[in-house]
Amino acid sequence: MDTDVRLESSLWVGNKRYRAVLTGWYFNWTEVDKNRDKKTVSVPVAEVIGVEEGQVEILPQKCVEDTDKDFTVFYVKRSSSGGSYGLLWRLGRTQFSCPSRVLRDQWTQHLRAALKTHGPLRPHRLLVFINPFGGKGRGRKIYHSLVAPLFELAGINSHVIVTVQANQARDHLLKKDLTGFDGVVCVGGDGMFSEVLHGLIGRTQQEAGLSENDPTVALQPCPLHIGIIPAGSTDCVCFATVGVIDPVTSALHIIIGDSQPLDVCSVHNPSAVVRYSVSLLGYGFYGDVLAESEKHRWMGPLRYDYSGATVYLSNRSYAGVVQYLPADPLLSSPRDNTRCLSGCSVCSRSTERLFHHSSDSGSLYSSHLSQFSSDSEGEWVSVKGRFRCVSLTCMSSSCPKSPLGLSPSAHLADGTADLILVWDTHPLGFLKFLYRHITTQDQFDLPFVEVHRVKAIRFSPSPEEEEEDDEEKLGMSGAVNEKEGHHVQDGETRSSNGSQQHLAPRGVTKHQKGISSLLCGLCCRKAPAVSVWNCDGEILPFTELLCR
Ligand SMILES: CCCCCCCCCCCCC/C=C/[C@@H](O)[C@H](CO)NC(=O)CCCCCCCCCCCCCCC
Ligand SMILES: Nc1ncnc2c1ncn2[C@@H]1O[C@H](COP(=O)(O)OP(=O)(O)OP(=O)(O)O)[C@@H](O)[C@H]1O
Ligand SMILES: [Ca+2]
Repeated sequence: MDTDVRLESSLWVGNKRYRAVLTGWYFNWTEVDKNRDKKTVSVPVAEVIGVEEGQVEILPQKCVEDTDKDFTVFYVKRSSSGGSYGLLWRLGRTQFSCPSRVLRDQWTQHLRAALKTHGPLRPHRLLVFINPFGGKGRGRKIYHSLVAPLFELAGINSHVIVTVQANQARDHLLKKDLTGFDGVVCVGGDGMFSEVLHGLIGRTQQEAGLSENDPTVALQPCPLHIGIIPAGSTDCVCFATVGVIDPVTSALHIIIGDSQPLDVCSVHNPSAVVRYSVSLLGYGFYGDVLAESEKHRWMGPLRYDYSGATVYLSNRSYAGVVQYLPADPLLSSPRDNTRCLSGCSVCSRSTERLFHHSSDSGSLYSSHLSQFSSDSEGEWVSVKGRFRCVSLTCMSSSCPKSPLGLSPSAHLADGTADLILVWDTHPLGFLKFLYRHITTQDQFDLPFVEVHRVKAIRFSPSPEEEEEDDEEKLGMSGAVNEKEGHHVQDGETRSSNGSQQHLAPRGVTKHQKGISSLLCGLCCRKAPAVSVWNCDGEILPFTELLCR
């Protein structure tokens, strides 16, 4: 750290005198005329947003009084409101008065020089995509009134594109010149983030001459970071990484150059192009909810609740075969009650293991592939039966709807995902499962739910098992499996190819069957034999897939 940056003097804030000290890392000020309870305000230089001459205010509007002995410092201030202490960030602002203009200029120069030492971490030029229709349609307003003034204060040059159609951001990133940009910002929801993610991953592989469609290819990491200004309906990626849905907090994280690596799951189908998922890849309930919700886009974010209730009442389950490649259980478990936060030790160890301990030199990703090579991948486990839903989540997928998420102990960047299998069960059981997503009760502590930490999965629907009539279906999997002679209580057996195979063991009581019949009478029409996959809020055009 440059020691020339150090400066110390008396300064005034309002009518109080302070001793202000700038070291390489911190800017502190302590009231001097107080004998007791001296309070020091200490701002890490890494969290200083801007330094301006004069008395300056930037929100709600920029207002400058160019007095020649004053300067104003803007910095990150952690807010205690909103029940998430430390997570919600606000723009702190303190106005200092100096005894002379010379000293004022010294302070502004030294503070700016100290800020420069953090320059390499901070973005200078950003490409911003705004979806004007995401969430409640407030993307433009959110960006221009809350975010742009902060970027300007921090000296960030932004090139803003308000999209006029879906996939414009993705195509821009795939084809246009991106020279000079330090990062891409999306103003919108998870769908907008997904567009940007697909664009950047695709562009990086194109430039490296790699085929994304080949599941055995080791992909190149993207050089550009993605910032998210939440303005969507679920904003799950933002919530799970930042901890709150708040445009100002996100803008401040972007400005100071914070970053969080994220697991990305590639989804392959032999006859279709690859897709990527970072949060929910869901078949059954979540697929149906998404398909239903697309018909009601006009409802805005409410469409998910409405469609959720409709799909719940339609009481569907689907037959399928799920195969998964378990992750190392010694490293972590989806039921170990940990929460992944920035700097998480499980993720750091994983990054180290996956990217830096590669025996062959160069590529960061070369050892990643070894997870999937035949001798080190481990043994695939095969599961067959009827499911309410099959969900794969690379991270907790926490969001305001479900503050702990689909898998509360999942890790953001450990190279694994959690596979949640919800076997067919009676409607009240399924409601209990769903309800636990909005409480702190363990949604995995139910007899018809299992969760596995995995490195890869394969899925294929088996619609030929859909022949039974609706009422029988509502009698559920216990009966189905008995018919097939597969009714094994929490059983485990071996499939013909030698992999482990679990078979659906879920029975129902008479009482539950009664409620099911009632529900059937109320709302069941012939259910479709197959569901669709929800890939981070996008419907996949195929049902058979391989994810890694
Ligand atoms: C009794 C209350 C139960 C409440 C259950 C709440 C569960 C909420 C779980 C949310 C998980 C979100 C995972 C994130 C996925 C995102 O990548 C994706 C893109 O934005 N979002 C969705 O697909 C959007 C998916 C949205 C799913 C919403 C499901 C709402 C279910 C409501 C069920 C009501 C049953 C009422 C019975 C009368
Ligand atoms: N100008 C546009 N017109 C129509 N669709 C757009 C436009 N720009 C982006 N999109 C598409 O809109 C979809 C939804 O956008 P976004 O994610 O911002 O909002 P949302 O669906 O309300 O939120 P969430 O994804 O969090 O549920 C994205 O898949 C994106 O491709
Ligand atoms: Ca993960």
